[in-house]
Amino acid sequence: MTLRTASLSLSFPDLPCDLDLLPTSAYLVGGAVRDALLGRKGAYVDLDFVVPEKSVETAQQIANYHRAGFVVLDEARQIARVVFPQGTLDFALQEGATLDKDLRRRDFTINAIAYNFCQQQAIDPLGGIQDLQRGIIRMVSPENLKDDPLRLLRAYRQAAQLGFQIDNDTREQIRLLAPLITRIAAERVQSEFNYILAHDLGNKWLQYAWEDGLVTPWFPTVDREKFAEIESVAISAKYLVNKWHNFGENCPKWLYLAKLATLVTQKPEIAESELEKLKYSRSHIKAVTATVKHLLYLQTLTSPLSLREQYFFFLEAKKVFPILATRAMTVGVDSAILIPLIERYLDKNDLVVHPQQLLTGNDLLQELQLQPSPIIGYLLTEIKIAHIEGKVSNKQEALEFASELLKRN
Ligand SMILES: Nc1ccn([C@@H]2O[C@H](COP(=O)(O)OP(=O)(O)OP(=O)(O)O)[C@@H](O)[C@H]2O)c(=O)n1
Repeated sequence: MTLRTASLSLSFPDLPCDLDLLPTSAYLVGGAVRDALLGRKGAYVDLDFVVPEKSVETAQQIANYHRAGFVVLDEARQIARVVFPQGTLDFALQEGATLDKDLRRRDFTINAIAYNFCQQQAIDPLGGIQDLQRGIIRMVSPENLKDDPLRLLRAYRQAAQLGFQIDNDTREQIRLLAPLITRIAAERVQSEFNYILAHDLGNKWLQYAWEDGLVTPWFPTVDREKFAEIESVAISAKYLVNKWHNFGENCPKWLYLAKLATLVTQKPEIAESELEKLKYSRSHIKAVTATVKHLLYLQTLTSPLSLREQYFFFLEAKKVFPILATRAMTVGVDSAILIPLIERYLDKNDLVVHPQQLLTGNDLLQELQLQPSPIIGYLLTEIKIAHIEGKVSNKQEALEFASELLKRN
């Protein structure tokens, strides 16, 4: 067995515990080694160890010693987790007879480096360190990509996250194997798309993934123009946040949803089925489809909305407004229509967005001697709109307005 080894004292400043109880045969593997070599630090530490035997017992001992949480993640494969507030340590049985075999089963060379804390030594059988230095994502082998086709998409996600390039032969293999992506559980695919969409460099890599055949099975109407549009979504979001500083609350989340709303078919019912196929949560599906629907409405407008129309618009669109405004700005909804809506949305005292209730349904029943019926709801709505329009401003005026309305109908 030839292993290229390197004496490296990697620094792990954020370790959630001291590693005194770590068996000498334990190796840190995967993303933590890669990120330490790159000097990347995460807010949360997620360390994966492989051991030749007793993975569950090792995790249990470390958890007991530190009074940390302990959970068996996979009984059959003997994977167990130690949980600290600052991070987790996972222990897995080495796959294959040797560490070398384990590393050779992994996805990319940069993820196939192991590090031994006791010997302060890195084991790098596939030249992962060199690829890290060059910024290259290189498959371990085409067979490994076939073994778990999610790896096809992981390449683009990791390229975006690390600012790396995908090696040419690897990309060629990915193109050949792209149809296999449909065999992967939707939740796993969704998670990769989420990472890509959320990342600043994600759009470029999403486009490459699309060119290589990994996006169309999930988002069939995507074409080249979509990527220019996603780029503009990010620019619109930046503009909105710069111009109206309080617009930016929870910006990463709505920017990501605005990108997702750009990617789906621009027909609300079909968009819903696309997102369901990828097992998105109900709240994400609702936000995206509502955005698509309200955007279609804004695009049909030729003049600014009346106060009444704005009331009904915000009644439905308030929850998704930042996502919608970003999309609307991107597709060029007339600013005479859009800007007043944005300004209203940002005004916490605006009556159109936050209508007040001058009286309750019970007030109407008692004061106007009415029976419960849908008319009560109608009157309450009309009173709110009259308040917005400045026609009424207190309970007495509201009652008079309601009884006038009843007489007229
Ligand atoms: N489909 C996969 C998933 C993971 N791995 C291997 O398992 C390690 C840990 O996987 P994971 O925690 O999912 O990803 P990381 O590489 O750690 O990266 P990140 O934390 O950014 O997701 C990877 O580095 C890689 O060696 C793999 O070979 N194939």
